[in-house]
Amino acid sequence: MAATPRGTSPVPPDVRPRLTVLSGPSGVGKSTVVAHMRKAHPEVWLSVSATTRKPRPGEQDGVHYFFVTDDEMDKLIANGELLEWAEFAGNRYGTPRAAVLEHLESGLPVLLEIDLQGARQVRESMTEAQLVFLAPPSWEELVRRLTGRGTESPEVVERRLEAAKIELAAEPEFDTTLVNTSVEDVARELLALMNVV
Ligand SMILES: Nc1nc2c(ncn2[C@@H]2O[C@H](COP(=O)(O)OP(=O)(O)O)[C@@H](O)[C@H]2O)c(=O)[nH]1
Ligand SMILES: Nc1ncnc2c1ncn2[C@@H]1O[C@H](COP(=O)(O)OP(=O)(O)O)[C@@H](O)[C@H]1O
Repeated sequence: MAATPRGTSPVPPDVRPRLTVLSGPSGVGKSTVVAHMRKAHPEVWLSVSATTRKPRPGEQDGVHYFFVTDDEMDKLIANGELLEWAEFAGNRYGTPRAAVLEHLESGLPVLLEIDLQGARQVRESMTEAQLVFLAPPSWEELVRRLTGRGTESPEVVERRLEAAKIELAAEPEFDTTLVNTSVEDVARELLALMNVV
């Protein structure tokens, strides 16, 4: 099955917003799709979030995330430096505000890969943003991908699957849904939604 846009954006194609939010349950393939898309289109700017989560093997500070302590996250929040932030499965994550605004100002397409709570906050504060939901082909496939990635303990996988149920139920809140059957198809669809191709 190809990536299937299931919603209709309320914004006409010629004035599509340049700020795009990509959300979806842990393990659905967000990072994979975004990496694939940016290989062909490095001009798409991906916000690097701050997180209190510990780095996975291979994750680099300042590239995949800014890995911060709880105290540092407290300060970022208190100083209003985050466009949005949320607690997800026991860790906090937030989008540094200044870099997003600078890149939007420079005219580049900007992408945020954030959770449902963050997407809701962006919808309130940046009304021009388009919200895209990445859905799994099935629940069984989501479980397979999340466990197959092998980066989380069984307890953490369980916690993320609990969050996934809530996230999947919120799909109708999004402007568009893409089903991640094929990484190539979804990457192409996302680029088109962002007016990049
Ligand atoms: N609200 C919010 N969520 C974020 C941010 N950065 C990442 N996330 C989300 O936090 C969740 C967990 O991310 P992560 O620990 O990297 O796990 P993964 O998405 O399964 O690879 C995912 O839904 C991410 O999209 C952020 O800055 N703000
Ligand atoms: N379309 C797809 N078909 C099969 N496996 C996929 C697909 N997209 C991603 N995956 C795999 O699923 C796992 C989770 O993907 P990842 O990008 O880490 O998800 P997320 O960033 O949403 O948590 C990875 O092992 C990845 O290789």
